[in-house]
Amino acid sequence: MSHQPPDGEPRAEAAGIAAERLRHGFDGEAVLEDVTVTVKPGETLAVIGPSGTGKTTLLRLLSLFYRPDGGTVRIDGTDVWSLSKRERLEARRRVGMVFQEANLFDASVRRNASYGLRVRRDWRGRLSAWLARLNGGGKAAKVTDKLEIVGLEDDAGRDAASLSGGEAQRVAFARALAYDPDFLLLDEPTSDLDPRNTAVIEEAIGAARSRGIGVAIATHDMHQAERIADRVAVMLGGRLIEVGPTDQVFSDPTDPRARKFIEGELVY
Ligand SMILES: Nc1ncnc2c1ncn2[C@@H]1O[C@H](COP(=O)(O)OP(=O)(O)OP(=O)(O)O)[C@@H](O)[C@H]1O
Repeated sequence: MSHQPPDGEPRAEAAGIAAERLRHGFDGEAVLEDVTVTVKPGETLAVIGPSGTGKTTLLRLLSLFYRPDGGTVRIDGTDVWSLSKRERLEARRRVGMVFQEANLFDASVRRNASYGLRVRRDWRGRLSAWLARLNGGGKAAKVTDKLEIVGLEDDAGRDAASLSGGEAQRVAFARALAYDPDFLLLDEPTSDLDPRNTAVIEEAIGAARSRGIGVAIATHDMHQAERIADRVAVMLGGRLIEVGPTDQVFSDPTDPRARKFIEGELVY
């Protein structure tokens, strides 16, 4: 498969999940315009910007939730919308998502955390799970490992309905990690959480990063972006007006509108 962009167009770097000149809108209204950014393996990219500016839409496009009106989503260089449906589903399995709401169902913590492992499995997955079980690994070990990352390994048997909002969000994070994604897309994952649960999620993001997972997080919390991100992308009016190393974007942004946003001045 060759999915090179035509000459003269910007080329997202090969390894990673990439938005390339993405354009998208709803009901005839443009929301994203010409968005190009790559999340590389093992890096955390924070997407910041005013409310309604298109951060969620960008994450949804990267998670293959919508087909973009224009531009390309690439995973490790492959244009995912040029793939067959089956291949695209395989690509989709490489991407985990966590939303603002945990959306657990009424079952144990373990069952919720292993949800993706159950529904995502084709025959190859079932075969490798069976082989992993023979080797003493498999689903249970995978899920326990992920519950450990969010500090809930002793709560596996609890009913999800008995969890606090913060604990539920930690289960949602473990669920996204359970099938060992290469990329994690996090949409305001801590905006409803107290500082302690926020710290647990931020540590879990660090653990994911050190396992080589590329993380993109949309956040309203600029301090959080400063704490956890390697790079920051500032979105305004559906465009990325500045993308750079966290220190540089926060201390010396190039774009005057990014500076105003970071300094807390209203830009609209
Ligand atoms: N499914 C949809 N149908 C119609 N309009 C939508 C849809 N999703 C998003 N929009 C619109 O697109 C614009 C960008 O929304 P989006 O949720 O991407 O912004 P955001 O930066 O994530 O905002 P917030 O920080 O408030 O979550 C908004 O005007 C929103 O109303």
